[in-house]
Amino acid sequence: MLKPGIVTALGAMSGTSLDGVDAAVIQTDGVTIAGFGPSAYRPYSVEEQAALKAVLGRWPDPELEDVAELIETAHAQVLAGFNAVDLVGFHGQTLAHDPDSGRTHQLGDGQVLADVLECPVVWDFRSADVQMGGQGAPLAPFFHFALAKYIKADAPVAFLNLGGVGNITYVDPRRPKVEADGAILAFDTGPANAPINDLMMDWFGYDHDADGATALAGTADQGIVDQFLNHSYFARIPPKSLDRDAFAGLAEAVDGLGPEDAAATLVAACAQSVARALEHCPTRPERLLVAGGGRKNPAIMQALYYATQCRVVPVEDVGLDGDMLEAQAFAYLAVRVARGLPTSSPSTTGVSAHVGGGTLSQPRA
Ligand SMILES: Nc1ncnc2c1ncn2[C@@H]1O[C@H](COP(=O)(O)OP(=O)(O)OP(=O)(O)O)[C@@H](O)[C@H]1O
Ligand SMILES: CC(=O)N[C@H]1[C@@H]2OC[C@@H](O2)[C@@H](O)[C@@H]1O[C@H](C)C(=O)O
Repeated sequence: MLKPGIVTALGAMSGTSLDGVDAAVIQTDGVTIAGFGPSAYRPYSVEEQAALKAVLGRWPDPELEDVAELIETAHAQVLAGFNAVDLVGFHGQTLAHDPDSGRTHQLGDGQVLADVLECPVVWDFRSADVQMGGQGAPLAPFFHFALAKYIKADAPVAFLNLGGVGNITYVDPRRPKVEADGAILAFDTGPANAPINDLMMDWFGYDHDADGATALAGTADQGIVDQFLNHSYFARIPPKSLDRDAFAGLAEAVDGLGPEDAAATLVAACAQSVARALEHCPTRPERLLVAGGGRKNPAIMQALYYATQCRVVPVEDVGLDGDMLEAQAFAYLAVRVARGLPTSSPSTTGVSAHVGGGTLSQPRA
């Protein structure tokens, strides 16, 4: 049993960009944020990234045992460095995501981690939502609402996460509770770093475009971007979510360009898909608060400003840690699951009612 009141939760996220495992501590009662604690990062080696990439798109299958072990071991290594933790939230590695067929797959067994860490672990956050007809993603939005209160925002703000895929949460902090009508609207915006990382790997053997240097040396092909934005996804009314490689056509379209122009085109596609996303928000948010690795890419930040004409700032501007927001989110959501509180709603995943997903595994003696 989780003790009442504020607890110390540790969250771990291994996202779609496949760069590594982020882990971070939060103090919360599952509603308000009392504070943040330490964090750590455990990068995947190039070999580990290749092993993960090789199984993208796969559904649960006993042959994935070795990769599951790789994921569990990497998480155990980073999570074992924390102490005095009441609860762990373990996202796992998304390999495949197809909410339209009621399926999403996060590889990694939370029971294994509960046993190794000797701590209760909440995991499998997305299945219940997709089984009830929701998108199963994004799930960070309930946390974003709590964050907007924590930073004392008094006008609508948007949290934009730029990981492998982009997702946005529009928050109206004037609403008293996350469950209130109009409190949040969230959805995936489009591809973010994943296609850029893949391009860099194919051309140069690097796993990302450090500081956007390649993209900044190129010119975007607006014709390709326009064609990409013609995809029905961008006109679709949210909530909506994406698989990592949902826009394979974009990577093919930039195939004939040199690496600089290709990278610049992928950056423009990312930024302009965010601009399209803002058209779905109830009002124009006062600020775009950017988290995730994309905020460290100046080519993306510049393109975002041009495409949206919004104030585009990293979440560090409001005192948050943009590298750790998702890990903190899954710590926060773990507490909500343990307390029986919902983690998604019609305005975040499109599920018909509020849903509290997640499995709680206790350590076995
Ligand atoms: N200095 C940098 N310059 C350019 N890109 C960067 C830089 N730092 C990080 N990135 C990009 O950010 C990515 C990591 O972002 P992040 O950690 O938010 O991803 P993630 O957790 O896998 O995401 P998600 O789960 O949201 O898809 C890297 O793979 C890289 O593409
Ligand atoms: C299925 C899945 O793992 N989706 C991720 C992915 O990465 C970003 C975007 O697509 C978002 O929808 C989600 O992650 C974040 C953490 C979320 O659920 O809020």
